[in-house]
Amino acid sequence: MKYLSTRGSIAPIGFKDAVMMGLATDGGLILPESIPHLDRATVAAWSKLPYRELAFNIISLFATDIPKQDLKELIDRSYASFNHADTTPLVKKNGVYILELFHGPTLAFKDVALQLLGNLFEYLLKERGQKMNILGATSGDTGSAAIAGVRGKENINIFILHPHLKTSPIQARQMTTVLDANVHNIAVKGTFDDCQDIVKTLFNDLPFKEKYALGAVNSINWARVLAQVVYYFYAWGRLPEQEEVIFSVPTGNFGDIFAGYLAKRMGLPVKKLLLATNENNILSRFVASGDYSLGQVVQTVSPSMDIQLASNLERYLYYLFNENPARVREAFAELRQTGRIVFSAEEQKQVQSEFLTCSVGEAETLKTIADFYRETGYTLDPHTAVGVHGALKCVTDGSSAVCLATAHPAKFGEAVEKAVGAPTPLPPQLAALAGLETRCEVMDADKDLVKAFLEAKAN
Ligand SMILES: Cc1ncc(COP(=O)(O)O)c(C=O)c1O
Ligand SMILES: N[C@@H](CCOP(=O)(O)O)C(=O)O
Repeated sequence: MKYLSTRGSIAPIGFKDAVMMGLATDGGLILPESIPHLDRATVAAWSKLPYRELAFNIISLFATDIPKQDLKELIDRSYASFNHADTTPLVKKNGVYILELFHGPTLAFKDVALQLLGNLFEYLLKERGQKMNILGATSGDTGSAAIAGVRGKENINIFILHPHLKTSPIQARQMTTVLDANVHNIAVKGTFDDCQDIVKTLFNDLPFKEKYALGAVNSINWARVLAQVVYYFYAWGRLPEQEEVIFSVPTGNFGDIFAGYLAKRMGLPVKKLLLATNENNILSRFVASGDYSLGQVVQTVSPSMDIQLASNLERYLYYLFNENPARVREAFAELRQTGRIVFSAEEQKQVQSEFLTCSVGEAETLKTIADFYRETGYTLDPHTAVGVHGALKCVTDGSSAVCLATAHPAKFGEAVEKAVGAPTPLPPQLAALAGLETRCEVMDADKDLVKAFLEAKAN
C-alpha cells in the first residue's frame, strides 16, 4: 500500500514513512492511494473476531511494509493495556447502543490509537536508529493519551500544547503530573485552534521539522485514523442483527468520524454517520447547509470538542472533490483568504447523503446526562452525551444507532455533577493524581516561543 497527500505534491510513500512524516511535507494530509474493499462475507466474519485479531486484519491491509509477526506483536502489546476484555465493549441503554471507547490507560478513545502509535514509533525509531521530538496539540484528551503512549520509550521527547485553563482540571492533571524529563507540557494562552495552528506551522517549517525530527501524534498522523477504523467493525459485529446502522459520533477535529467514513467505504454497512457537535458547530453547519465559515470558539461543557478548524475535514474533502488535489488546494486557499469554503449544490447533496448532523447546546447536553442517569443508572460524559442526544433526536427511521462513548465521565466531574447532582466516583488512576506535583510551561500563543522552547529542550 502506498500513500499520497491530499494536496498532491508528495511522491508515493509506504506506511512506515507515512507514520514518520505525520503531516505531509506539502502541507496536506496523508491518505492511502486506494481504500481496500471487503465483501459482505469478509465483513461479517472479521467483525466477529476478538478485538486484537480484527485490528490485525484491518491494519495489515494498510501497513503492508511491516512484517506480519511484528505487526501482530505491536497490536497485542498495545491493547494489553486496556482494562476490559473486549477492549471496546458495546452496551445497550435506552434503545441506543453505546460503544465504550474509554477503557484504555487515560480513559478516552484516544488511547485506542495512541497506545499503538507509541509502540509503532518505538519500533520504527529502533529500526532506523533515530530519535524523535513529538509535537502535538490537545484540547484535553490526545495530550495525556499521547504521553501515556510514549512514556518510558527511548529516543522520544514529547511536547504537548494545550489551551491554558480550558481543559477540565483532571485532563490538565493527567498531563502535567507526568514529570519524566522527556515530557514537556505547554499551556498556551489561547484556544485549541491556536495550539493546532502552531503545531501545523512548525510541521510546515520543513528545515525545522527535519532538524528536530518532529513526529505527530494528532490525527494528522494517518496511523491515528487507521487504528480508529477498527472499532466501527468491532461494534457492528456485536449487534444482534447485522443490518445497516447509524453511528453517532461526537465530533471536534473530524478524526473519529472520518475513521467511520473509511469503514463505510471499506464495506461496513453504515447507513449514515451522525456528526454531533456542541455549540462549536461549524461542521454541523457544513453538513446541514454547506455553510463552512469560521466563527469564534466558545467554551462548553464538552471542552475537548471546542474546535473550529477540524484537521481531518481535509481528508474527507479530498474524496468529496473526487480525489482532485487541485480542488483541495483551491478550497484551503479560499479558506485562508475569506474564512470560508463555498460548496456546490451537488457537493452539498453528496455530503447529506453520507452524514446526518445535530448541534447540541449546554442545557441539552446536561439534560441528556441527567435523563440517561435517571432512566438507566448509566453515566454519560458530556461529549458522549452530545452524540447520544443526536441519536435520540435525529435517528427517526427506526435504524439502530451506535453512539461512540469517547471519554469516561469522571474526566469531566464538574459537568457531570451539575447534571446528575452527585459526584462521579473517580477510577483509581484519576484518584491517584490528587496532590501530585505538576510541571507545565505557560506561554503566549506564539509559534516562535514554542520553537525556542523545543530547541532548548530537545536533545
Ligand atoms: C472526549 C472526546 N470526544 C470527542 C472528540 C472529538 O473527536 P474528533 O476530534 O476525532 O472529532 C474528542 C477530541 O477531539 C474528545 O476528546
Ligand atoms: N479532542 C482532541 C483534539 C485533538 O484531536 P486529534 O484527534 O487530532 O488529536 C484532544 O483531546 O486533544
